[in-house]
Amino acid sequence: MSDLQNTDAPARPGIVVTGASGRMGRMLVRLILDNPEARLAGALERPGHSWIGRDVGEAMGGVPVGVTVSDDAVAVIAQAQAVIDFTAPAATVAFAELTAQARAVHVIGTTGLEQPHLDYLKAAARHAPIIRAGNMSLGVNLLTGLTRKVAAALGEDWDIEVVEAHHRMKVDAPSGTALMLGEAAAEGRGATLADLRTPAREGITGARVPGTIGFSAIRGGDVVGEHDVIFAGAGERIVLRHLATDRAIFARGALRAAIWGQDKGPGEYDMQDVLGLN
Ligand SMILES: NC(=O)C1=CN([C@@H]2O[C@H](COP(=O)(O)OP(=O)(O)OC[C@H]3O[C@@H](n4cnc5c(N)ncnc54)[C@H](OP(=O)(O)O)[C@@H]3O)[C@@H](O)[C@H]2O)C=CC1
Ligand SMILES: O=C(O)C1=N[C@H](C(=O)O)C[C@H](O)C1
Repeated sequence: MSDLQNTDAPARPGIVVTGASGRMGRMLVRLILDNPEARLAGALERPGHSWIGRDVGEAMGGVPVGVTVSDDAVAVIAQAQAVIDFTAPAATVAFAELTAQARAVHVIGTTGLEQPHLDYLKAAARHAPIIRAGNMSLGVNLLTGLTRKVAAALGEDWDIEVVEAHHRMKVDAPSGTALMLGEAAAEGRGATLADLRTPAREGITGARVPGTIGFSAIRGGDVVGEHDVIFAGAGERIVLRHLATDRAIFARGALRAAIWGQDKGPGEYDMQDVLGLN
């Protein structure tokens, strides 16, 4: 990890990492410190966290980097050009108000967002760019396009199921990625996921309703993230698969988004925009 990267070069966007002690937060802090195009402008944790007041490099077990972990989101975000946020829905909505006020790019990786959260983000995006994706990796964003195409090419006699596996600490299901892939499949069929989504199955469910999209979630161990989109027809199956083996793929995507967003106006964007896949 580079030492004291944050003392100069104002031309580089100053990026704040929320949930800095989390699995993604740590990964992002390291990546930003090692990237010459960005500057770590702050590291946030919630009040009472044991890292508050400590240098973030030292808290992570390395050398000091000149950035103190803070619980003062208002003051820290006011100084930021971008905020990268992989936390939890309630926190993300609160950070969105602050990024809107600061006119800073808000990169959101947080999953498990429900409609009231999404409505709030839509309102915040009237003031500053919000870039949000259930998965920031290049591979999954390519797979999203493939899923849309395959779903469009196959008729309703091909059943679509999304199966995902994650580590035992994950709190939301289906994963944000599974929902992204399901949405793409629905789009391929000229519909929305809200129209086609099958409720979770348990008990006497009855036969599968043609044209619907189902989801299954596995939780265990340290699985980083695995997703299959299964197209099951009569006598054959197509499986589109993405296997994540390193969280760095998500962090790299998020940092790329934060830099990409610097010259963008207010509005809602996703990784398809960042990667030029739209
Ligand atoms: N879009 C993508 O590409 C990816 C998305 N994710 C998503 O990112 C999110 C975080 O994942 P992960 O890093 O594994 O989770 P962790 O639990 O490891 O980290 C979450 C961090 O956010 C902090 N946090 C949670 N709630 C609040 C709050 N109200 N105020 C301030 N800080 C808060 C936590 O602090 P504390 O420990 O004190 O609760 C923790 O430091 C999840 O929603 C996950 O699904 C993950 C990987 C990739
Ligand atoms: O919580 C995780 O770990 C992950 N969350 C995202 C999701 O919900 O899809 C992305 C990735 O799969 C890891």
